[in-house]
Amino acid sequence: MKEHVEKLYALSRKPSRRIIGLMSGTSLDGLDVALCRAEGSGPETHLSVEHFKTVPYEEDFRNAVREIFAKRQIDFQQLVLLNPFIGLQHGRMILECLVEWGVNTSEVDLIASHGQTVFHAPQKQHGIAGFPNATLQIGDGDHIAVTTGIITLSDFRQKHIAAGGEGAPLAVYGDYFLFSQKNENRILLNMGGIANFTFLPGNLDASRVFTTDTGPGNTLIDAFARLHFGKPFDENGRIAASGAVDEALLNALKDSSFFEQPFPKTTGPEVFSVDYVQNAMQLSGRNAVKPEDLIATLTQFSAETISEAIRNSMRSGETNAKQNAEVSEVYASGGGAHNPALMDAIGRLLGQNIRLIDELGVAGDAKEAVLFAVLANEAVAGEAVYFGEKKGVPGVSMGKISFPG
Ligand SMILES: Nc1ncnc2c1ncn2[C@@H]1O[C@H](COP(=O)(O)OP(=O)(O)OP(=O)(O)O)[C@@H](O)[C@H]1O
Ligand SMILES: CC(=O)N[C@H]1[C@@H]2OC[C@@H](O2)[C@@H](O)[C@@H]1O[C@H](C)C(=O)O
Repeated sequence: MKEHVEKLYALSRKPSRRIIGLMSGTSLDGLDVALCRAEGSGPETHLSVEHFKTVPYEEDFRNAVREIFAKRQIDFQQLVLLNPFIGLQHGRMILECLVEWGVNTSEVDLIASHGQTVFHAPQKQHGIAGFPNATLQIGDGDHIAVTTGIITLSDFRQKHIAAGGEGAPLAVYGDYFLFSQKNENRILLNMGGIANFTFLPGNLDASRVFTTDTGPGNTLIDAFARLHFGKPFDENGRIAASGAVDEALLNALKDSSFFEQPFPKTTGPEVFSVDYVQNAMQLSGRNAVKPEDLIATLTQFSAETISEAIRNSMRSGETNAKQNAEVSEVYASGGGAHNPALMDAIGRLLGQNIRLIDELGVAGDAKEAVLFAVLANEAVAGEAVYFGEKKGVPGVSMGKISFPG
């Protein structure tokens, strides 16, 4: 119906838009819901977060997703059922948040839904000749639009792949628009299940922006905190602090082809899994490592691979950062920023104080949801931005449009 297209056209011309950004990451902790007010677009985007909440997932929901999450062999029906189910659940969670915040659905212009990643398979990882980079996020956008009555953009990663990327990291676009600062080189480090960073040059040159995943953030720490301690994660890094790093195991953990691949690159729990760690334990003959030493080692593994990716990408000229001559301030976000064992180790390895993204005006836990709101804002109101010819940051609009009726 043409009324929907006209509504979309009208909101693309509004001076500001109210957009709900949604993120449900690899940690499966819950749905991050950020109600944002966005003015302008591109490097002139001004965004404020009006409300933010992480709606925790019920254990049943989490287990249903875990049945198919990052697995090569699954019950196909479970995948098909979860696609609309997650869309419906996310739609209902949004409605609950709006009631809690006293905001009517008619006061929201757009929803930007990341969906739930269930499998990430860049070509370098699946290695199957003739098949492209691939990734799958479920939680159908039509179901969110119909449940909420709000125009919904979803499935952002496919266009990135179609335009030559690996479908991730997408944070780079919003990072550049919201957090670039003249005369300060910045590294925005996000530590969710998987860790990634964006380099933002202080000369604001979009073609020098750089982004990559670095490997595990919290995913392995979480998996073994669950297995050995019955806890969802290592709260405040206490378990890691009580253990000692096992060097032989650490070396075996670092011996993966992912770390040899050139930048930029992406990965997921498909690679960095319980099996991955158990394999490293076997290869290093460290099967009997104490649980607290294992958590300390996994924390150090994340810290070292994060800091080495930052160092090496700078050195290799990916960022044109002139062989380390230019210092960057590092701002952390994501759940890993709450883990002092991880933060301190990265600070020590990089030899600098790691700051929090919160200093730049957006709460670290809300950042990824906010960045999807920025992508939706760009899709409806942005102009083309040229990020240069290098891989990983194609200048394309992203998100598929679902109308509510
Ligand atoms: N107080 C804390 N101490 C230690 N770790 C914490 C704390 N709070 C959160 N975390 C970690 O952060 C994780 C959640 O992080 P986050 O929500 O950023 O991940 P995500 O968005 O699911 O992942 P991704 O960015 O990979 O998609 C938890 O699973 C836990 O490992
Ligand atoms: C395929 C996928 O969902 N990747 C996530 C994941 O979580 C962190 C890292 O791996 C990053 O590449 C990405 O998410 C963020 C939001 C991104 O695209 O920037």
